[in-house]
This record gives sequence, structure tokens and C-alpha cells, in this order.
Amino acid sequence: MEAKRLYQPQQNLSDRIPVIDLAALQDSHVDESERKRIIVDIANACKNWGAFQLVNHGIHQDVIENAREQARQVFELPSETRWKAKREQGSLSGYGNGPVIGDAVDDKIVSEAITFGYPQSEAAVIASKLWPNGNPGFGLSIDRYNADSHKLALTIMRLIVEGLQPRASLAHFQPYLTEQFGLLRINHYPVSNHPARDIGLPPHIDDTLLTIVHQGSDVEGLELIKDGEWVSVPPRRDALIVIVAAVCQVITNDTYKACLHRAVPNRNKTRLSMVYSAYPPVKITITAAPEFVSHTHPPLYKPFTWSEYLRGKVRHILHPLDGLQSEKKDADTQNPYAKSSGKGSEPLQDRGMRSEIRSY
Ligand SMILES: O=C(O)CCC(=O)C(=O)O
Ligand SMILES: [Fe+2]
Repeated sequence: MEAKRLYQPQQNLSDRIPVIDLAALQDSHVDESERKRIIVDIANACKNWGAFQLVNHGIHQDVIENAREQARQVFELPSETRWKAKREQGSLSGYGNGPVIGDAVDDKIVSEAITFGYPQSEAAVIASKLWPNGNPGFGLSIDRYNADSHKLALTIMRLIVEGLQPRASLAHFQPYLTEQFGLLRINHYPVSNHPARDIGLPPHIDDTLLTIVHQGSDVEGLELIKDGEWVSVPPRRDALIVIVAAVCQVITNDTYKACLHRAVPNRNKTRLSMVYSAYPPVKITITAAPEFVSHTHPPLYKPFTWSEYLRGKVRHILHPLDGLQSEKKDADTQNPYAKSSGKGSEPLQDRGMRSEIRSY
């Protein structure tokens, strides 16, 4: 079948964010030439944008809407009830500021989050804390969306690996294609009276392999850097936004760059985003694949394991090995995109933010 083409030739950068249509992959008989075309389109999107919108992705719209509806109810509960489901030390699941912000305290931040690990989401336990009288729909809806997102993340990862140039042997990437690990984060952004001053989520890159965002149908908020400009990603009910994250940058030795992005608050409407982060396997050494290393292009980043990262032993994944930058430098000044970022993208420390942004 004929897949829709990418890159509408329009002036507005928002309209030019690549839209990848996976319809051809949902057919019972997948046309190999269509599949190849999708792979090339994804490769171009990763290289040129570090992000793309994905339609006909295979996650049923009802699954998305049910999860959103259940998640929305969390943020309607009184604050003291929400805190009953607080994310405990060592757990991936629970209510809190969310790992992107970590324990950064800043009165300009207007967002909150609840997270669910995958495959151990603890969604039913969390539901019992939030709704002592029961809410079985909550765990079912969250777990279904979590599982479907996980499956989709593996599909996208495979398409990304197949599109890598130089042609990568699947051997190095095999563990990344089979891992069973991730995190679903639901971000809630209340209405802001000072949208120009307030921060939904500060500029950051995600530290994982890749991120899949559903931002709903009607409230803008997700922005990403393109050519030094902040570009707003148009909300689409039917679309998921895929964002290249730090581990992809490490294993491709900078062939694909993690995309710097942020969330801006809205003056009139609350906003809810569902964000699935695909984790790398816990034990393998995460390092550049041999295809992306040569005498003239040695590995740019220190090898590490995800387990070390989760235990806080590795703080800056994209800390270059070239000796030009010291450990003292901030996470965002090490991010090549941060330096070239345009309006509104002043370094975090200038915005009164803690510079260490972690996004596991
Ligand atoms: O709310 C959004 O659209 C983006 C959220 C995000 O970047 C994150 O949770 O890492
Ligand atoms: Fe993010």
C-alpha cells in the first residue's frame, strides 16, 4: 500500500517535523519495499531532527484514551491523596516530581508526574493507595498502554538499527532489541499564570534509548530544538512522538544525536503527556558499536552499564572522553545542542535551575 510521504514543504518548522506512517507494517503481508522506505525515512528523521511523529503506530486509540482518562483522574485527587502513592527510593513506580526533575526544587516548575516501571508497573498497588475503595480500571488501562508502548519501542528500535549507516551488524544491537525494560511516565502540567516565566520541564535530553510521547489532541507544550530554534510539536490525537535519547547517541558514537527538548506550560489549559522511555539492558556494557568507531573516530563516551546509571554511579552519560570537558561542567553545557539553542534556551543555571537533569 502507498505510505504517506514525509516532509511537507512548508515554511513553518513545526509543520516540517517528519511524520512517519507505519500503516504498511500493520498489514498481514508486509511489503518489503514499503518497509525499506520507512526505515530510510526514520533514519533521515533521526539524523536531521532526532525526533519524529509516528502515525498508524499500531497502538489502538482506545488504549491511549483509556490510559489518558485514568491518568487524568490521578491529578484530580487532593494533593495528600496523590502523595500516598509517593515513589519510594529504589522503586520506579509512584507519584512525585518525576525523574526528569529529580529532587530539583524550583518554584518556577509547574509539573508533576506519576511513573510506572515496565514490566513491574505496580499500577494495581498504586491504585489501591489512591482509591482505597477500588479502581480496577486504572491498573488495567495503565498496564495495557505500558505493554503496547514497550512493544512499539522494540519495533522502532529495530527499524532504527536496520537503517543505521554504516550498515550495522545486528549482533551488537541484539540485546537492545530484546530487552524487557522501561518506564511509563505521566506528566501533568497545571495551568500557569506566568507561562513565559514558568517551566513545565526544563530543556533536557532523555538519558534512555528512546522516548515515545503522547501529548494529547489539543494542548501544545512539547518543544524541541531544530537548527537553534525551539520548535513546538503540534499535538495530534493519533500521533506519538519518538525522541532519540542519550544511549542511542552513545551506541552510534554521535551518528544519531539525542534531541534536546522541553515542555512549556499553558495559560488556559492543563496538559497531560504520557511518556514511555525504553531502557537499555541492565547488565551489558553500553558503548559505541564497532561499526561507528575508527582510528579517526574513537569512542566519544565512557562505557557504562545501565545498572551503574540506575545506582547513580554514572551521572553524565554524554560526558565526552576527549578530555576537553571536566566532570565539573554541567550536563547541559556538555550537550552539543544546548550551546546552539535559540530563544528561550538559555543555560539552565541562568534560569535558576539545578543543572543536573536526569531522565531515567
Ligand atoms: O510533556 C512532554 O511533552 C514531554 C515530557 C518529557 O520530555 C519527559 O517526560 O521526558
Ligand atoms: Fe523528555
